[in-house]
Amino acid sequence: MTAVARAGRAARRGVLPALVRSPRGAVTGGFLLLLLLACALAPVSAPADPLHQDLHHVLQLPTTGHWLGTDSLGRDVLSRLLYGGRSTLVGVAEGVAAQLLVAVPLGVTAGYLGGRFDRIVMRAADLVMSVPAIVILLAILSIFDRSITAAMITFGVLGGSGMLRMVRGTAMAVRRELYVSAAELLGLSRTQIVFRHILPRCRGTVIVQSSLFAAVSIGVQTGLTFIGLGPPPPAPTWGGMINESVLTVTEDPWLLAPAGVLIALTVLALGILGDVVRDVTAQSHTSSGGLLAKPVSRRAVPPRMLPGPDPVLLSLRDLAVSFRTPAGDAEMLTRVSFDLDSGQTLGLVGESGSGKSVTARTILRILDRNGTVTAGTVRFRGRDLLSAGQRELEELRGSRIALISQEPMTALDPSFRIGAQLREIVRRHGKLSRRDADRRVRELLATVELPDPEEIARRFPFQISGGMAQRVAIAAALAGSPELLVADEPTTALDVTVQADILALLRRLQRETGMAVLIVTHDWGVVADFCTHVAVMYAGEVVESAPVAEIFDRSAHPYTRALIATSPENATRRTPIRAIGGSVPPPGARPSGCRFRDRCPMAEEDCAEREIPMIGIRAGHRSRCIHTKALEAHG
Ligand SMILES: Nc1ncnc2c1ncn2[C@@H]1O[C@H](COP(=O)(O)OP(=O)(O)OP(=O)(O)O)[C@@H](O)[C@H]1O
Repeated sequence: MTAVARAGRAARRGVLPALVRSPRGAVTGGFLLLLLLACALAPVSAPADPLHQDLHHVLQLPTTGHWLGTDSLGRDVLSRLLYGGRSTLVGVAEGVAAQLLVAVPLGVTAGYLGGRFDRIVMRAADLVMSVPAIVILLAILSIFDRSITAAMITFGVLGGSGMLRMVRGTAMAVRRELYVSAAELLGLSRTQIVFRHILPRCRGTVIVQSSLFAAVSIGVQTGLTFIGLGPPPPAPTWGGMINESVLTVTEDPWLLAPAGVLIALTVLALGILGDVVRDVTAQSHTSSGGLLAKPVSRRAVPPRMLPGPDPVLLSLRDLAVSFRTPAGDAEMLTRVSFDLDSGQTLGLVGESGSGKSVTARTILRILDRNGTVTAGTVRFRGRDLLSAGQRELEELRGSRIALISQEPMTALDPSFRIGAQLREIVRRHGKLSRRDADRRVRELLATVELPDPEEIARRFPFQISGGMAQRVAIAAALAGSPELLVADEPTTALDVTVQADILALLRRLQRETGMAVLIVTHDWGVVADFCTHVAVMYAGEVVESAPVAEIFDRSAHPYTRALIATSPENATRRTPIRAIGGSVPPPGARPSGCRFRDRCPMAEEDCAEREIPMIGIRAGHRSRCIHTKALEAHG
């Protein structure tokens, strides 16, 4: 069984059934449940009044009348343990609740949002951690008249920084998963993403930490009542009982056993339970591949037109992007400009590292956190996407711009059935009843030519192939009838026969819906089959842009010619595929002037003298080369 399958199954089964199936989980969970019930129902379960004294029968060993013996005032030890457990367990619950209320919201928000909020929260957590908890607890007990409730709530808050860090770490890790980016692109709001994707992944961490904290707080509470801070005698407490038994240990060593063993067993059970939960949840998430990409889309209505004078759907002008790296700022994109109209398909091509994906991610505003747009504009129907607020972005992404990525499986959450995932997206885009949403999901699955939509909707992502998963991702993208579909190497991870089918599907859908497509690809076959226009990128710049026929017949840049000549589709039998000598220079190593000149067979001295602008060749055809005449003469 694959990791994703295991993850899906574990997630489907849930933590509780998995716990029960584990022998350690069943024993410790059963013991804690029994203890909880016995203490909660002490008025019924206790054999005697815990305060009733019988001075004729003091310090007795276990008898049939007193199963655990009696103390120095002849009180029934079992009854005192059960009543004492109530205040202990209530105190533990109060501490855990306080910790959860503080640590989970702050940890999730800090991990998910990052930035300044994260820094402030983490500094505050450091500060709280450096405070000696016992001093604060003693002060609280004296201020609040020995209130164990006040003490345990304070202890929960002070001890919350450990859980906060772990929850933050989990939220940060989940935040980087592709399916979270995909969910954002599908238009899910931050709140929906937190509840849908992040909190479920923190569940294991939270249970483990709560269980360990409960174990520690039993120790702390017992310690406080042992030294007489807490409910005053004769009220039964576990710490108080230990204290009393210590006073009579020489006369009756047995008296130490019931409370001591019960406390030890309870702490041990909580610790083991935490371990088991960790194992179970680790199994369901470590290799899950994450929730993947739900495609974004919007409600099933025709695309809306944004108001604005600009008839161009997508327009990039002089876009520049830098990344902060340990070696300093690196300008990855420079002066990237191109336009895309409705109904057009633009192929973004270039070698690895030329900046295609960074361009696509900048348009979608999902740049890595160390990336900054330093210049330029990205306009969608005239509206500047780079200055759009979070709300506007959610709206746009959800309703007008959709993404499909290279790894469809990573965009699907392995824990939920495909139908449920699509239904959520469909309902995000229109107020549909559950039944109508399910019908729309089946329509979408049929639209992407999946053979048995009913059956596919019932499956989990690990039960379908990569090609099917990409069709599901496309269905999700279509749910909102987007005006622009960004496809980042949508067929690279699929095998060759499936690639052709997916391309044919995209072509058909593009024709039928009129949406524009921006497709990132290495593959000239994809460009030839699918694109109306091409932008060729090299070392962070667009070096040539043209209608597709022009590129193949009359390319006006040596880099484009070399790329086409070295593409496997142009290889003939028994002729080795040529490669362009050298590689794309990284930002710090780009030559002056033309960035391709070190690898260009036609380079002249003047190529190094100045930055090369885009030069118009023919209508819609531009090239960043100053020797295009020589190139054309060359043939
Ligand atoms: N977060 C980042 N920090 C630093 N450098 C980055 C970051 N993201 C991307 N880069 C760099 O930007 C360059 C362009 O990356 P990009 O992914 O856009 O290339 P690409 O043309 O899409 O290549 P590929 O086809 O291999 O995906 C690469 O050299 C990459 O190392």
